[in-house]
Amino acid sequence: MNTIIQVALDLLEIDRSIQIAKEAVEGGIDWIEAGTPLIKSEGMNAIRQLRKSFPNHTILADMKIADTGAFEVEMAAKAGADIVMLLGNADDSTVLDAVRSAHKYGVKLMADLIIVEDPVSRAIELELMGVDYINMHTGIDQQMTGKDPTPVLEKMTTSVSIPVAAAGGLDAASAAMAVKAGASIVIVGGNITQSDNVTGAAKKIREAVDSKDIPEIAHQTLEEEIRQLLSEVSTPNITDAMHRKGAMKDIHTMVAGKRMVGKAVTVQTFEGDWAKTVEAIEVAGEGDVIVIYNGSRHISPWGGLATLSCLNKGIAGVVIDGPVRDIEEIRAIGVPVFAISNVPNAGDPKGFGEIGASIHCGSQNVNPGDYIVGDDNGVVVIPKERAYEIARRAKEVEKNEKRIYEEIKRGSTLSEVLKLKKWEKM
Ligand SMILES: O=C(CO)[C@H](O)[C@H](O)COP(=O)(O)O
Repeated sequence: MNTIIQVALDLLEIDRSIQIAKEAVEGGIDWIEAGTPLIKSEGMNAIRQLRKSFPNHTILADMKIADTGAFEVEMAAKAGADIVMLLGNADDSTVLDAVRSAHKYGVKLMADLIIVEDPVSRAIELELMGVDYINMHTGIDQQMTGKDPTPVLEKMTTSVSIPVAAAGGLDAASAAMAVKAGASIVIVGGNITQSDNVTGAAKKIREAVDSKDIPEIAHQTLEEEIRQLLSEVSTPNITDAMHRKGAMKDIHTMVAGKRMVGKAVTVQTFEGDWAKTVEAIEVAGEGDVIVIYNGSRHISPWGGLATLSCLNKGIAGVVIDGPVRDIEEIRAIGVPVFAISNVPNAGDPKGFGEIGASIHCGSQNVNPGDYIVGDDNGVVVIPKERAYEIARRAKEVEKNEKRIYEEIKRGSTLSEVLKLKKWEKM
């Protein structure tokens, strides 16, 4: 049997969802899922509309049923769903009543194992209770912390005899891997629906899944992955991912067009005392960002000679809560430097202050090792403890914006695409 590809429509609007589903079907998608956010936003109308627009496609309603199993299955079935999703860790009484209701209304049940502790044992129980499909799923928030559904798949597909679906951040490569591990359904959300070329993204997944060719994936360390993700997104994407937090105040690029990503080497100094700021160049390694609190907006702790030294050491950039001087040299050298302003005068190298302290820079706390990203919009600081999660979430923001950009390019407006009026606070 050919692998089934299901597109998960996790959007808030039914009209955008239908358009995206049409483009995905053109790319070779088989089943269409009304995602949980869509159902919460539009109710059963989402399923009715999808049924109307796609009379010959299998429609799955991702109800994530946790209780009142029979009633919720009935609702989705009557709205036109062919398959209804319930939570795999719903109580057995809920599962059993959902199964009775599914039989009564002629629909199938899929169980989502998103937060099941022992998914294989639970899948065996679910099969015995009459569930038709298992969904080995890593939720979107779980993905942001680095979880992925594939490790358990092989064991799962050999432990149950009903079809197993895989879901959770799948792209062409991981979807092909899931199929190789025995999945007969792959559920893909963001990597299709957030693409600026939905049809192309769907085709890519179709080809990968059908050929079962698993592209070589270069193994990256966690730090390499964080750096790569952060280098692909903008500082606005990152502050969005941080709920509008993290941006440094009043600090701007001094070298337009230069981006930087790196880990902070912090320096606390006083009124242009440039001893510690320059000594930090010896402490910082390749790919680090020197972050300085200067304590004066008028006396510079940094200039062209220090910047040239950074170039020699492969330092990723410099951020100063204070001014710089030698601005022409700094621009010519090209190392990304971010500061409050530029002035002619420097302080003296007295040697007060500290390298590697917890500092304040641009009204943000910065600790050694925090990730610092700068571009023409400004500078953001990402606490090292949440760096992976925020990098992943920023990538999601970037992908989502690409699709919105594409829809505006087709003649819409931002307000129309986002249905701003509808979502204004009541
Ligand atoms: O059910 C879901 C979230 O709870 C999603 O539909 C599922 O995770 C697929 O989307 P993605 O590929 O973006 O992870």
